[in-house]
Order: sequence, then C-alpha cells, then structure tokens
Amino acid sequence: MTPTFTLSDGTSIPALGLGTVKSEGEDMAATVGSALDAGYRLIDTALRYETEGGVGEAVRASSVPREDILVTTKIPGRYHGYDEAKESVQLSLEGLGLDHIDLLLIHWPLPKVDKYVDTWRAMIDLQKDGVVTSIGVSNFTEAHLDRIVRETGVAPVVNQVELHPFFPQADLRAYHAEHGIVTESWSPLGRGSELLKAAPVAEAAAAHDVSPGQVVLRWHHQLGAVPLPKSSNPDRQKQNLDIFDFALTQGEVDAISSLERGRIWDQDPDTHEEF
Ligand SMILES: NC(=O)C1=CN([C@@H]2O[C@H](COP(=O)(O)OP(=O)(O)OC[C@H]3O[C@@H](n4cnc5c(N)ncnc54)[C@H](OP(=O)(O)O)[C@@H]3O)[C@@H](O)[C@H]2O)C=CC1
Ligand SMILES: O=C(O)C(=O)[C@@H](O)[C@H](O)C(=O)CO
Repeated sequence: MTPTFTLSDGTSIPALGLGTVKSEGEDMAATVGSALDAGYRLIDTALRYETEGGVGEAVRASSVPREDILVTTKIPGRYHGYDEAKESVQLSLEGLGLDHIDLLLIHWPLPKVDKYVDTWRAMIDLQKDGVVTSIGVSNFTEAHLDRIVRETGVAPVVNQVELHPFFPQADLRAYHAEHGIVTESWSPLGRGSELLKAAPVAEAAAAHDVSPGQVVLRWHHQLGAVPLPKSSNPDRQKQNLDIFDFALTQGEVDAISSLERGRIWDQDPDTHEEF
C-alpha cells in the first residue's frame, strides 16, 4: 500500500502519483489502466494535456472503486477568471466522464493577467457545491500563495511545482511546511535530462540495489514531497511505485540535493505564459 499524507482540508493524498503528459502516439487509457493495476491511486492530468479522456476512460473501466482513486486536473490560463474557471471545470468533467473532480488546481498563476484570485474564488465555490473535493494550486510562489490567502481566507491544500534534485526548492518547501501545504513535484525524474546518470544518484542506486529512478523518487519522499512520475511502461510504473521499502541515508539525501543548479526549462512562475 502506498502511504498517504493528510491534507489541510482533512482528506488524504497518496504519497506518489502518476503524471500524464502524453508521449507521441501514447494510448493514455492503457497507460493509466496499467498504473491503476500496479497500485497507483493518484492520477495527475490537466485540461491542457488533452489526456482527460484517457484518464477518465481508465478510471471508469477499472475494478478499483472510484472512491479509492484521486483524480487531479487543472485550470489552464485561457480559463482564468470566475466564470471561465467554472466553464473549464465543466469541460474537464465532460472530458473525464466523471461526476466530480477530487483535486482541482490552477495550472499557472499568470500574474500579468492578474485573474488568479478570481479563479481561486470560483474554485472555493465549486468546492462548496461539491463539484470538487479539494482545491490547490500549481507553480505558485510564496507571494502568490500569500495573496490568495489574504484575499479569500482559504489556503490551497497543495502546490504542485517543478521539483527534482537539480531544483530542490528548499525555501518554498519550508514555506509550504509552515503553512500546512503539501508539495507535489512535477518532472520529479527531470524528464529525460541527465539527472538519472548523476554520480550521487548512481552511487545510492548501487548501494541499495535499486534503480536511479527509484533513488530520485525516494529522495522526494524523504523531503516530504509527493512526486508525480510519468511512465507509460508498466515495468517502470511498478518500479517507480516501489520506493517505500528502503531508505536513503541523510548523507545520500544531502549529496543528491547538492546537484542543485536550477530549473530545467527556465519556466519562472512570475513570467511564464500558459494558455
Ligand atoms: N503543473 C505543471 O506545470 C506541470 C506538471 N507536470 C506533471 O508532472 C508529471 C511528470 O513530469 P514529466 O515532465 O512528465 O517528467 P518525469 O520527470 O516524470 O519524467 C518522465 C520521463 O521519464 C521516463 N521515465 C519514467 N520512469 C523512469 C525510470 N524509472 N527510469 C528512467 N526513465 C523513466 C518516462 O519515459 P517512459 O514513459 O518511457 O517510462 C518519461 O520520458 C507530468 O506528466 C504532469 O502530470 C509536468 C510538468 C509541469
Ligand atoms: O506540463 C505542464 O503541466 C506544463 O505546464 C508544461 O508547460 C511543462 O512545464 C513543460 O512542457 C515543460 O517543458
């Protein structure tokens, strides 16, 4: 069983989930179906990924009870604003073919557009109406987080951010811990970068007789973050979930954290435009 974290709204979230940014030609329903069979219970999609159809199909077809699966989706930039956010959720529900969303996030803050507070207000109302169980954000900085709490009184339960050993985000993680926000890690394996070949990762993999991917995902777990590795390969899916029976030493965690060098794609939440 995958361990869980308790969110500030009282619900729980699995300690690791499946990412669904699609590879060329991938059958997303098959990818999500094999992940559910392997034991994944947290699936991360977004309206913009165009993978909601495959996610919903797999969730509906699975023998795993719907209430045991946590489906996350996100509101893209083109739907920022109170009415637009509600429209986005309607499209996601239709795309997923589900009657509610377990965790809804604002995909990027788009501070220049300056509608993320109105978007957040719509999400608060959607939660009150029972359309959405939990609400959170993605790619928010401390300033964006402070602002939505100051203006609405409601804090997000998670902030999903770029996080991997090249970009460990120590200050933001400390802020999250202080405010009861769970950190989710996107591109936790560094998405095809040379991360998995780095010496501290390879050394820890040899020491624990696990793969480099497992070492990096265990590093996330020991930092208290929820990684969302994406894999369409059933063997790698199983391997990525199998990180709860070994532990890195503090020296190994520190050596892996010392790989820090910055964001992989230079997507700064203060300036990144996403629609
Ligand atoms: N909120 C946001 O703005 C963002 C959110 N995300 C979310 O985070 C998820 C994960 O991030 P993503 O960018 O996809 O990248 P990941 O860091 O998860 O890397 C995925 C890549 O690594 C490969 N891979 C998976 N497991 C292993 C392994 N054990 N060993 C070696 N290679 C492996 C996969 O190939 P294969 O499939 O062949 O196994 C795939 O090419 C996304 O799918 C999405 O859900 C991502 C970016 C931004
Ligand atoms: O995949 C996502 O959720 C994104 O927001 C992408 O823009 C992502 O950051 C990416 O594609 C990086 O190259």
